[in-house]
Amino acid sequence: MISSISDGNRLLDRARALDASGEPEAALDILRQAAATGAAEAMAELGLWYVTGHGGKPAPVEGAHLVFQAAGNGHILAKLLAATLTAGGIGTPRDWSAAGHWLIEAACARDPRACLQLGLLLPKSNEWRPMIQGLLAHAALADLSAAHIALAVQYLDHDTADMNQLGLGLLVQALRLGNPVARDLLEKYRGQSWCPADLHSLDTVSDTLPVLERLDPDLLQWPHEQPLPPFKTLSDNPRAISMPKLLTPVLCAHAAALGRPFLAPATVHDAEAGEIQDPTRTNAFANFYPLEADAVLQSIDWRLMQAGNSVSERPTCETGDILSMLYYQPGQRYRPHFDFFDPEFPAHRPHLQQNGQRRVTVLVSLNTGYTGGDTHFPHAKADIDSNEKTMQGNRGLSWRGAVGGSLIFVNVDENDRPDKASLHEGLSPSQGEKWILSKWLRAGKS
Ligand SMILES: O=C(O)CCC(=O)C(=O)O
Ligand SMILES: [Fe+2]
Repeated sequence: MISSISDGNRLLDRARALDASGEPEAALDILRQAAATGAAEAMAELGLWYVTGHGGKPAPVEGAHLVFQAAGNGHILAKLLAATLTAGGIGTPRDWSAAGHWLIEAACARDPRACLQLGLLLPKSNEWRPMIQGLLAHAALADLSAAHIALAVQYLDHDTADMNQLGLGLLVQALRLGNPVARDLLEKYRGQSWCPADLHSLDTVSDTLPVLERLDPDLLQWPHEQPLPPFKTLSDNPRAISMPKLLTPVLCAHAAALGRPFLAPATVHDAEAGEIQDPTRTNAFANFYPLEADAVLQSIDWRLMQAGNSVSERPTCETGDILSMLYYQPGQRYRPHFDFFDPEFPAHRPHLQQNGQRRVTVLVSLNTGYTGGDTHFPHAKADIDSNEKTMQGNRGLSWRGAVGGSLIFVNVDENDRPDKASLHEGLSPSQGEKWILSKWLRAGKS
């Protein structure tokens, strides 16, 4: 009879090996036996498989339950996942306090990803500054480039030359780690000298552990709780608006760093074949599934939902497609397409019935270090001039945002019927890399 945790861990190894050899269903059976022994690692993994539907049908509620159990048993990855699930309302009601609680627990166990998230979420006041720096320094030591950038922004806020140099040094490190936002921030300080940042000399999280243990999760300031910035209408037909500064550069850096390891060739939805690669879309993308996302990213996602809903005259969308990051190298593009599904097209109807119409699209620029690469609407009748678009009269609308700037457009008319004027494309950059977030908001099930 199988009972001990070590038996559970052995079974977990077997399940992983089976999964790696391309037998996820068989692996799921073994993983269930592993979790039944009470081994926290196996419970966390089974929970994740249930949430994502790996090896079987998705069962998010059962999955979340297992993750919470493993988290309660002290498993650190499970604590992080519990934070993501509660923040995302995945398999459990959305609960930001609970998400904060799990992050604090994981940070007390010195998990760098939890430290980074808390460092991004604590109030930016003098009172919290030493703790924020300790948390971020700890995360930066684990090469989490958003931590370098968040720390750099703090140092660059100071007036002293040595702090400035240290800040620039951190940006250089973030650039080496491949974070595109570092290039944008460094651009502002071009020609200034910098010195390498010795992360070990900064305060670390250990000094702040006693305070961290007593931290009230409700103190945390989530991105979606901040007021939405004002927006400008770019076109009425299709309805398109720009909302500058929807995300801070630090949040953009965080999203880019999270998505980067998961970039893969982009796919399009085919009515018969499902998600397929297609010449329509030659760029790369990363979907933020629960393990690829974190609680801060869930809050960013929720902020994008709120921004998208704020411009639509239709009832509020409560769901959306999974948040994704798009990445273009020179020559790569997303050819003219519609984001809506066409109900005239019989093959689209079951999908529409099940998931609802893609009513609104929200795009957020994560960087600006590229030329060309605009989002272009060839049929838009743009009538307002702005710095973010080129006026082309009836010949269309082109948009590119500053770091954290967003473009929001509506894909349907007032009766939720496809709006053909929403045809758009992601042009290819001629130089540099383009990084953006893309979120499709869904009307309720039709
Ligand atoms: O990358 C772009 O500019 C366009 C992206 C897009 O069309 C989409 O995500 O639906
Ligand atoms: Fe699109």
